Amino acid sequence: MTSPVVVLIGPPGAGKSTVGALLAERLGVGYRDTDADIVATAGRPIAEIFIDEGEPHFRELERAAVREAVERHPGVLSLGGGAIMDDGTRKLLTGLPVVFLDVELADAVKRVGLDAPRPLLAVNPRKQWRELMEKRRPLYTEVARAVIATGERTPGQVTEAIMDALELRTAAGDAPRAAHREEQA
Ligand SMILES: Nc1ncnc2c1ncn2[C@@H]1O[C@H](COP(=O)(O)OP(=O)(O)O)[C@@H](O)[C@H]1O
Ligand SMILES: O=C(O)C1=C[C@@H](OP(=O)(O)O)[C@@H](O)[C@H](O)C1
Ligand SMILES: [Mg+2]
Repeated sequence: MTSPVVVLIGPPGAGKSTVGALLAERLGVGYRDTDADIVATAGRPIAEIFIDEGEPHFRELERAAVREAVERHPGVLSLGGGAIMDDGTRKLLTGLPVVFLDVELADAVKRVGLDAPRPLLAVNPRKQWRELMEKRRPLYTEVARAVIATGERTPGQVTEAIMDALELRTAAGDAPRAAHREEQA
């Protein structure tokens, strides 16, 4: 059993998927995103799973995807924004290097407005986003080892901030401890 070198959490539009991929590249480790895992396993897009089988079914698939990745993936792992609502998932994250990517409503809405539709934000996205963030913020904060504000940062700058916060650099700067940890796994 091996666990991720970084787990990214936060609301939709925080940049978890974008930054996760960049960070993995920067650290020279693998990247996984539980949303992508769910889509691959189910063989259909997330919006379709929500519409046809409902959110509870999606959450079951998500719980299984997070468990599998947390137990087996040694690289960078990005979760879907709602994954931390599950008690079991929060327990699984205990002790892991979890980073909460924070973002304000205005930036998040600008970002997700430009991206593929997210079923929870399909109608009245500003209101939906604000309400889900109110419920989730305490849980994101509870499980996070570091909180990074993403509003004024590019994805590259967020990546740097995560590496600084988790001290994922050696003195050489570009030979990350992450790669060393993966070798040991
Ligand atoms: N720091 C950032 N600044 C500007 N745009 C960003 C930033 N991070 C992500 N984005 C953009 O926001 C959108 C949503 O990003 P994504 O990584 O899918 O977020 P999440 O996985 O947290 O929902 C994408 O179009 C992405 O390019
Ligand atoms: O916040 C949520 O409940 C969700 C966020 C999405 O992922 P991102 O946070 O990567 O957008 C995706 O898992 C699904 O649409 C539900
Ligand atoms: Mg994502």
